[in-house]
Amino acid sequence: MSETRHGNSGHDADPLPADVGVSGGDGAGAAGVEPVLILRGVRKHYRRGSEDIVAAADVSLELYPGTLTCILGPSGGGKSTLLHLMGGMDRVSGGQILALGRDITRMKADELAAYRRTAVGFVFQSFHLLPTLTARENVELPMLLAGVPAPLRRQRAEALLNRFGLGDRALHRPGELSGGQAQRVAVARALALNPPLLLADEPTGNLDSQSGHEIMALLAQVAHEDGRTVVVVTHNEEFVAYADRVVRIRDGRIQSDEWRRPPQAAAAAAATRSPGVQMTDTSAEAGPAAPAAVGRGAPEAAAGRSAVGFQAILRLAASAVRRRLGRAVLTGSGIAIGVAAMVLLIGIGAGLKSGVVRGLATLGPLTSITVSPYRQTGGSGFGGLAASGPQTPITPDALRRLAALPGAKAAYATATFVARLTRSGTQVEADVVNLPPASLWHTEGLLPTLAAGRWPAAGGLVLAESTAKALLSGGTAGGSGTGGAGGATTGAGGGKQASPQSLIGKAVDVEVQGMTGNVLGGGAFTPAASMVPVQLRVIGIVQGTAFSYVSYPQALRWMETIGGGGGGSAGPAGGNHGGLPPGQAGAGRPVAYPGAVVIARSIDDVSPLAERIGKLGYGTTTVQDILKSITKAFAVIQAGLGVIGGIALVVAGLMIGVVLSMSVLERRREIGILRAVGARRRDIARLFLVEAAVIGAAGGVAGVAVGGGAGWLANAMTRQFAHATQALFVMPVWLAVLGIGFGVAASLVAGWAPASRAARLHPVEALRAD
Ligand SMILES: Nc1ncnc2c1ncn2[C@@H]1O[C@H](COP(=O)(O)OP(=O)(O)OP(=O)(O)O)[C@@H](O)[C@H]1O
Repeated sequence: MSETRHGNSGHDADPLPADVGVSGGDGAGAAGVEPVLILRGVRKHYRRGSEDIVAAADVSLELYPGTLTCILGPSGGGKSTLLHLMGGMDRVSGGQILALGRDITRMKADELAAYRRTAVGFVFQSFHLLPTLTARENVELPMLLAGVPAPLRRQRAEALLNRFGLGDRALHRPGELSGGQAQRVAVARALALNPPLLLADEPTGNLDSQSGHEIMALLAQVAHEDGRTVVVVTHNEEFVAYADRVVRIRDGRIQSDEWRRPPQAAAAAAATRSPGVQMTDTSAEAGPAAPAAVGRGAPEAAAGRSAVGFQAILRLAASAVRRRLGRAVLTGSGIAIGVAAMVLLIGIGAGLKSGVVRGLATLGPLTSITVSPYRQTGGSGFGGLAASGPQTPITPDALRRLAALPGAKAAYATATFVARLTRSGTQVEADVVNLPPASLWHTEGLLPTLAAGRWPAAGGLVLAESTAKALLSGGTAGGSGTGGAGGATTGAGGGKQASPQSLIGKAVDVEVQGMTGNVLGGGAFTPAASMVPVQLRVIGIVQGTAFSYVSYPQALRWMETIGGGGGGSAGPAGGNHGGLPPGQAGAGRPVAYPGAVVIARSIDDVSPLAERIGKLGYGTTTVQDILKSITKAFAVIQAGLGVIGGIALVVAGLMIGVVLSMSVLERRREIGILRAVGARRRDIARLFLVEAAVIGAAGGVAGVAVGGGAGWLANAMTRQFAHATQALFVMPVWLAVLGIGFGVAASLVAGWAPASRAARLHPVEALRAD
């Protein structure tokens, strides 16, 4: 008897214990065959408004292996309901269902999913194949969900298709198959995991008569040859001929139960086969091999903790994305736009910050205090930039007093000159600032770092790299030699762009047009009328700043020429450009410098010293102050920009949510199919979340690329048109990672609600969806 039992040791695929141990209730037990399925007093009620619909009323039935049982009855009689209850697709309202000895009415949702996956095969009236998968992929689906390795999946799917005469249709999609063929694929899928139970709900309902007969013959074969328990719901009396047993149902009750073939014969049929294991397919190995492999995953499944492989979910999600590529691209674009905006804005924030911080480094060491003739009128940090408030002139005397203040090490005048540089007929506007006096050059951090050339060279010119490039790039136009005042300049101006270094040692004419205080000191622009150009030799190139440098004595000469009048109007006539000794400007008027720098003895001296200088009526700015306020300002700017990008991302996320919600509605049937072949709720949720994550990741990558591209473009444009030396936009690795991470996170958050809605769908309802 044991060898006739379903689920004995020979049946590796069956995870459920087979010790049913129930004696026959309707006489069939006398045949010595134990029932695979026992229904005891099963009831099912539905509520429709206030109405109580009884779809199954006290149904008791035992179903045997090797038997094809037809359930017949009028529409609405409760046939499908009974089938769904047997297959664990729906819950009973009362009574008990024992399947292979286990009470499925008491199973938890996951156990029930495992039961459906491993013990039951479903065949539906409208085939319910996934239209975008090929026939073979459809057959592989339950195996994919059960974690059967790919080669075995394929081998078994092909064996089943061959068995049902569909070997040459394996790569066709359902739309390319006839109804009969599609239903045979559905039967093959139902048998993929070699289940002992095959439940078919009106499998011939959508078929013509001939195809209907073919399917019924096939189902009978599956019952008799494989020894499976096959239950077919139909209302077509024509097909009763294939049944071993006919159960008639009306109003949820069994009306009659008739054996058309003696149960013994069915039992004998079952006994001659090792149930569910032997496939009468052409491949002798395929049958036994596949169940064994399936069996490996099955014990886990029985325990209800079997996970649908993540790989399977990933594959399903990827195929879903591929199928609706247009929509996925659209949704991903939303994410991409949000991420791009965020990356661009944060990148610009970071670029500005690093540019300013780097620029600050060129302002001098932390011990330097920038002094302005204008007293600060409020605000902090950049207060010195405002050229307002009462003015205290920085005269040579005042400079000496500043240098003599307690805590001060030295003081020197500073100015920013707006100059026109000319070389080989090419003219370039440049901002030129002065170096400290040579006696202070050893003070750390005071001299800019040279990219090329070397210190020192009195009377020399250190060019900003961008200015050098501009001088060189104009060379093509300069060939005609308009105005080439410096006769010594020849060579490097040719058609091709030479490197900035090639300018070292070359002479450049510098014509000062006016001056202001230094960058931080601020101050009004004082124009200089008709200054005679000075020829200076280039001694070095600096990077990372837009300023070029001249020596202190040279700057002093210019300051005294322009500033001799005491600021305000244009300086004295151009004759004074040359070598007046410091402090003795033209017409005997005292010189006023536009700005100064006081170097403190130590960092600790900076604050008290700045205070003392302030008391003298000057404005002061320290690098320390600026660093602090800039860091604070940029934190705010960056956060603000990030928030704007974040809002874009939230909008994109909402878009994803809407699209996924629509997708859930659209794919209810697919969800139902997956549930029918054993996917758990959380597998469905995961499927949608993975799909969202895939779209989010792709959108994130695209967004990082687009944002990075836009940033690169912004850099190129500011370099081209604004001669910027600093990158406006930077994208550190963390920003790229953050962008992709946000893309994934936004879609996961947005996908959460639709995914859980999909997971909550009732399998039967889902399958009923159009
Ligand atoms: N989800 C549901 N909510 C409310 N009533 C339902 C639900 N499902 C089924 N019913 C009702 O239960 C009864 C039995 O339905 P069932 O589908 O099992 O009958 P059937 O015999 O399979 O009919 P048909 O041959 O038309 O498919 C019917 O009255 C039906 O309207």
